[in-house]
Amino acid sequence: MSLLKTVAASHNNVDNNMLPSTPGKLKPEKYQPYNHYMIHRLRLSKLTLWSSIFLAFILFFFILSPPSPSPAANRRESWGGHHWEKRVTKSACRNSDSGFTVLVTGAAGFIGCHVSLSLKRRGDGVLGLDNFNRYYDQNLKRSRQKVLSRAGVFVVEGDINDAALIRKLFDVVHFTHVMHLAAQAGVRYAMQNPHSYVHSNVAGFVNLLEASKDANPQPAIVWASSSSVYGLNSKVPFSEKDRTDQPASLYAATKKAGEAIAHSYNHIYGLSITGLRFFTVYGPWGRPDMAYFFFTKDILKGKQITVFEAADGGTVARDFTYIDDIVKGCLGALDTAKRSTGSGGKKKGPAQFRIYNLGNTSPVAVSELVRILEKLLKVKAKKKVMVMPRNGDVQFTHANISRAHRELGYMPTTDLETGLSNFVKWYLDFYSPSTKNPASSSSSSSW
Ligand SMILES: O=C(O)[C@H]1O[C@H](OP(=O)(O)OP(=O)(O)OC[C@H]2O[C@@H](n3ccc(=O)[nH]c3=O)[C@H](O)[C@@H]2O)[C@H](O)[C@@H](O)[C@@H]1O
Repeated sequence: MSLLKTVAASHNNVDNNMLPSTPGKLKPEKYQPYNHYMIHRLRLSKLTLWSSIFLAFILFFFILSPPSPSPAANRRESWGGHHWEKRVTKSACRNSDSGFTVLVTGAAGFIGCHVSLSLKRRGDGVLGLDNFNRYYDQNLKRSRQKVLSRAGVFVVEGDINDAALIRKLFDVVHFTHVMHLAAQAGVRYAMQNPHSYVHSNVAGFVNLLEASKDANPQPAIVWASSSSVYGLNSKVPFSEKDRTDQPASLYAATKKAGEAIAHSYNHIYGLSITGLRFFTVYGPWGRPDMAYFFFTKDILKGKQITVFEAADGGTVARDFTYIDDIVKGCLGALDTAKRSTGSGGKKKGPAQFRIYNLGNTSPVAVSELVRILEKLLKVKAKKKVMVMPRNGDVQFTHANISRAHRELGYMPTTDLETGLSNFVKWYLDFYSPSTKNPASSSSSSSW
């Protein structure tokens, strides 16, 4: 800036010293030679002035702006290198020859962190991957990461869309399984940020499948679909045989697209793929964008909550499913997954392709969810009941889990009141640790 000031000051000096204060009063015939000289000098000084300003600007921005590293250099900062590879291999190391080596995407997410911990605890090698995006509170994701780190699970910071990173991970580790839980979740947010759903749930999934089909050996894949694929299907309980071609939200549409994409990779490349349709999963370390979570927060703050009802006054209900039950379903899917049949991008025979509902089989009205929370929190909610807006939500979900029970041994055992009680204990512990909370002894609330 001082350079600019000097230039401007010298410009003022030139103006003041060389030109009469009233140039219009000059007589051209009398002062002609002097006038030529003056005009020439004036032009020169103007040219110098503008060049100096230009130079000053360039210098100014050069000094202020940090050097912009190449994408490769950027990448090197967050992943790669000897130390990083050592952490990756150590985390992915299994305790026994019969154990799995699992890449868990979305490991710092709600379901991802629970599944990663369970796998690690039973002796499998687990490597996490998460992009730590800002969809909800990053502190919560970082806290989950700390818990995982204490258990020996390293979470690589990166995006499933980063093809170079995914290939690097597959180079460094021979994964037996991929537990793909990274996604853009949430039904209603799809109206605000539609592209994030296509980016994560479609493009990101394809990127992961591309690397998986090229791997040698190919891993078996288990991934998170959603109950929302049933969309406007009105036949209850929802069975895997029911139609899923009427999604009610873009979120649901991207999950349905994921199922179709998965089928094509299974068909062409021999990848073993299992899709799990989760039904409104809740519990400790859950997602702040979900109703049970922000209802709890708002009830405690004395803030009004909005409870949806159907246009005809009918109940809006969900088959709320507790996280520990879901984890058992995920492990059951991994344990029963057959190997992929292809390698290095070539199919060698038909491979397993499965889809399962993982629900609780007992839908509960949202108004009942609020009643349970009021009881557990000992605070009366300020409720506003309103007709469900057209926001992608469906009125009712209810899982038929007979296939998952038969083939995965899946059997949920946690009712909503018990599960919410564990959630509330965790919530109070996590957000106000000074509050005395003698009952925080459940497995997942006391990590
Ligand atoms: O089952 C699933 O696959 C989906 O479950 C949840 O979606 P959702 O069931 O809509 O869960 P919430 O967003 O927590 O909503 C639960 C219920 O509360 C209702 N609700 C939500 C928000 C609100 O302000 N008021 C309200 O009554 C919703 O209509 C819904 O019936 C997850 O958010 C999705 O990511 C997941 O894929």
